[in-house]
Amino acid sequence: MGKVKGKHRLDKFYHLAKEHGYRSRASWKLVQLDAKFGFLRSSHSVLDLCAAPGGWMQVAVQRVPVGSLVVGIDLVPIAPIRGAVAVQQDITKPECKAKVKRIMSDNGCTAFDLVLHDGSPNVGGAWAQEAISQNALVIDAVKLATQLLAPRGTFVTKVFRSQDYESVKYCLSRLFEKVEVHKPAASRSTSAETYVLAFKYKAAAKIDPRILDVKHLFQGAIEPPRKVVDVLRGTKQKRFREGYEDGDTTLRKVSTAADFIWSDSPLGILGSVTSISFDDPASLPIKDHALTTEEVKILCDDLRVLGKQDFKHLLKWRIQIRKALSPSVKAEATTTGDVDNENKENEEDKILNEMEELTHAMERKQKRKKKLIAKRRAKEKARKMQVDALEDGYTDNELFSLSAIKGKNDLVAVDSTEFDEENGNVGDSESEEPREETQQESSSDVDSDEERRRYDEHMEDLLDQAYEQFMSKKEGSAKQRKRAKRLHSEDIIEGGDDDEIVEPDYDSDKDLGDQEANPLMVPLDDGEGPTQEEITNKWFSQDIFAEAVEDGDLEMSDTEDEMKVAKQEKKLRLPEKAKEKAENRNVAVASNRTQNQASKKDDFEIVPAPETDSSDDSSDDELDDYKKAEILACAKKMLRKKEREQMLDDAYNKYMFHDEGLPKWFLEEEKRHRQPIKPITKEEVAAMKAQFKEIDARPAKKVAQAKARKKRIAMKKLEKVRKKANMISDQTDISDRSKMKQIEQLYKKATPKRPKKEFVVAKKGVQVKVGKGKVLVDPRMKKDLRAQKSAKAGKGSSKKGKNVKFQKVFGYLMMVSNGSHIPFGMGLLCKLVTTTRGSNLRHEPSLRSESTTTLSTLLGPRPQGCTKGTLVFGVLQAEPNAAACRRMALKRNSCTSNNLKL
Ligand SMILES: C[S@@+](CC[C@H](N)C(=O)[O-])C[C@H]1O[C@@H](n2cnc3c(N)ncnc32)[C@H](O)[C@@H]1O
Repeated sequence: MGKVKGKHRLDKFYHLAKEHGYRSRASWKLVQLDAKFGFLRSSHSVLDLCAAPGGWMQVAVQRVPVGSLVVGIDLVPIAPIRGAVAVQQDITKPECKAKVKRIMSDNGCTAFDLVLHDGSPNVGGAWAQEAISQNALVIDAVKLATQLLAPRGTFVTKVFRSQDYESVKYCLSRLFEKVEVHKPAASRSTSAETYVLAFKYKAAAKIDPRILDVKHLFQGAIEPPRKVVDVLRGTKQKRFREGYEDGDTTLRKVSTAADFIWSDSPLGILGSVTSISFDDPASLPIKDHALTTEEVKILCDDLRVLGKQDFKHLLKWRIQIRKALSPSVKAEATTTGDVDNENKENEEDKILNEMEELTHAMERKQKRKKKLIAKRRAKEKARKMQVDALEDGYTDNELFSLSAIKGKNDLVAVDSTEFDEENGNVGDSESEEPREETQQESSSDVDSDEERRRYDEHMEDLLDQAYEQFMSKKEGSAKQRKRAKRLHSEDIIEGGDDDEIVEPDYDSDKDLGDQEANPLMVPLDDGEGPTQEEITNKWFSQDIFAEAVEDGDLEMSDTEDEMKVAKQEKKLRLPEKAKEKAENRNVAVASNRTQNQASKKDDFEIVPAPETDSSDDSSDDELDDYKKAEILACAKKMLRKKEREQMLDDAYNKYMFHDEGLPKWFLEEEKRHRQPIKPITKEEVAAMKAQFKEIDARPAKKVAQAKARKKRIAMKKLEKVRKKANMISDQTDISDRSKMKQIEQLYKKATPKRPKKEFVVAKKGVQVKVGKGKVLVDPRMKKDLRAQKSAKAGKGSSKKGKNVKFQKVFGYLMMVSNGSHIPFGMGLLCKLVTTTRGSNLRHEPSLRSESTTTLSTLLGPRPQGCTKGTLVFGVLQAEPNAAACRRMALKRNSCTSNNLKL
């Protein structure tokens, strides 16, 4: 390996490595490779082949996840590194694999995620030999890696760019999914080494042994094609990608300056050598020539660091120096008599000149391209500015002012004007001639058709906008003109012969002499404007005034009146009342007309009083209701598919087309006689209205809720009372009488107290407030009513208060059944009272027994068709003691059986 000797090998990476405590400057190579590809952070086990002195191992330990396994192997011993295992082994020997396997099993590792190889054989000597051994060592490392690497693992190796470089790459590409090549900055540019990174190990079950056989791999099995580097096209790095020529034992390849200057293929020399020297005697005149500047000499010193421009510079220098030295060459040629050689050189010169010209042409083209781009940008900017100006309401008066075009002649001139696309100016076609050249020149770099079309469209839009603005302005000014005209004529009338009135500017249009009018300037109105009367008629002919006119316009013609009334009448199918109203209105209009005609004669107008009839609102409401009912009736019908379809079919009628331009008389007739037949009957509408009424009559939800609440509370209360009553009646230590009293009190408390009616007798001159519970009574009427009642009831009956008495009696009537007595429910008692009115039943406490139960429990389900009273009677009869009970009851209460037949 051609090692760099001396002090300059101690470069920045050497110092940096020292500074960071790395054992070798090679550490930076791994750092840079990892920075680019990031393979260390995901590797949990790393095997570093040829690791001494351990710089890569240090980097690996730093960058792998905590707890990862790092194993380093080298021929020479590696000083221990914390977090890594060092092994002294030859990687080409099978013992190495066994040793590593042992370490792996000791650390619970089955395979390595990453295998690194930075080996360099310690052979020394010729570079070619070194390169071969190096790449052979790489294949050994690959072989070991295939045995220890985990599937989808990574392999990083140093490779020498020699004839076997491609073979190594091929080998790796067969074993791995992806192969990358990278030469880190830390790797000296003078070194032929580079790094190959192979990702995603395929881990094939069987590997073709030829792939890993150095002999097979390197001896012509894969012959990488050699290329001559094109220095003008290829990049500097690319020149050496393919490696060094076979048999090239040195990195440095020198050509003499004379060879380069007088060579047939200067480009070939530039592509194959590393420097041009001036040391040989043939090159001395070149070296001493004025054209050979210091810069040229530096460039010639190391060709590998040169760029395209540098090579061009060298080629130019070659041409110049050839020209400068050619007489002496010629003389030499004459002396030698080598005419062919001279011809050859001339040809070469030609080629070089052509090359130079081509380069210049390319440069010119480049410049033109740049210029064109700049022009296009400027044009775009100008367009944008124009649009912005338009949006801001600004228009170029000169460009868009139609008033500038005074007549047809001007317009023709404008039409014939060509548009200068390049500059965006409108100019005369004649004046374009001098520009022809410019246009032609620009035609080579003209915009595409598409762009031109877009630009045309854009300009058209701009013109349209400008024209619209102009028209709107013109419209405004026309109105102003009319107003001015009117004022002017008034002034004339008022001022008589005022000679100082200056004609307004608008008339100047007419004074254009023999020029025809500008066809773009279309007058907004032809001739005189409409009269005031016409304007008024037009205004009041709008629909919104139709009704108002109908109601109140006294000057309406007879036909119009009738028509409007008829229209009103037939507008909707008015209910009868609405029709009546319309008729009345008709009559009113007729009478108004008569009045008006009469008043007209007297030169005064009778204004009809506004209708104050309150029925108006109600009739409107009615109308609304009717409409609503109609709509809902329709909607109800439409719920059924068949009827809906029928309605839709029927909807296709002659009214749906909104024909225009029909004669007026025809339309009137149609309105009067051709009303669309609605798909609903009067009955249906009436039914819908009834439904509305019913809905309206329903109590408000809140009221219903309050009532239900009240009822629920009352029921609860009653239930409580009933329980208490049962408890009282179950008591044995108190008499039945006191039980009854207690129960009576309970029920009394439970029944809601109604406010007593307060009768207030009205007195003369005293205002009495009547309200809740207060009844205003006329003393006379009160007396009369009392007398009437007593007369009706018979003498003394009013005192007994029959109804009240019966209610009381029955309220505590007990029914005997099965030896138990039952308190009747209030509802049943009321029923009994009403049905036995007139009887004289009284309470009989002796009929009661000890236990009580509810009526429903005893009676069971009520027989069909029976009232409550009937059931009671049935029970009385059915029970064992019922007959006796009944007899007793009848006897004691002296009522007949008829009275109890309920
Ligand atoms: C450039 S050094 C490696 C530097 C290392 N990567 C570092 O960062 O410190 C090359 C190493 O390869 C080792 N080597 C060469 N042939 C080997 C072989 N057959 N087996 C093991 N190591 C070998 C040499 O001993 C030498 O230490």
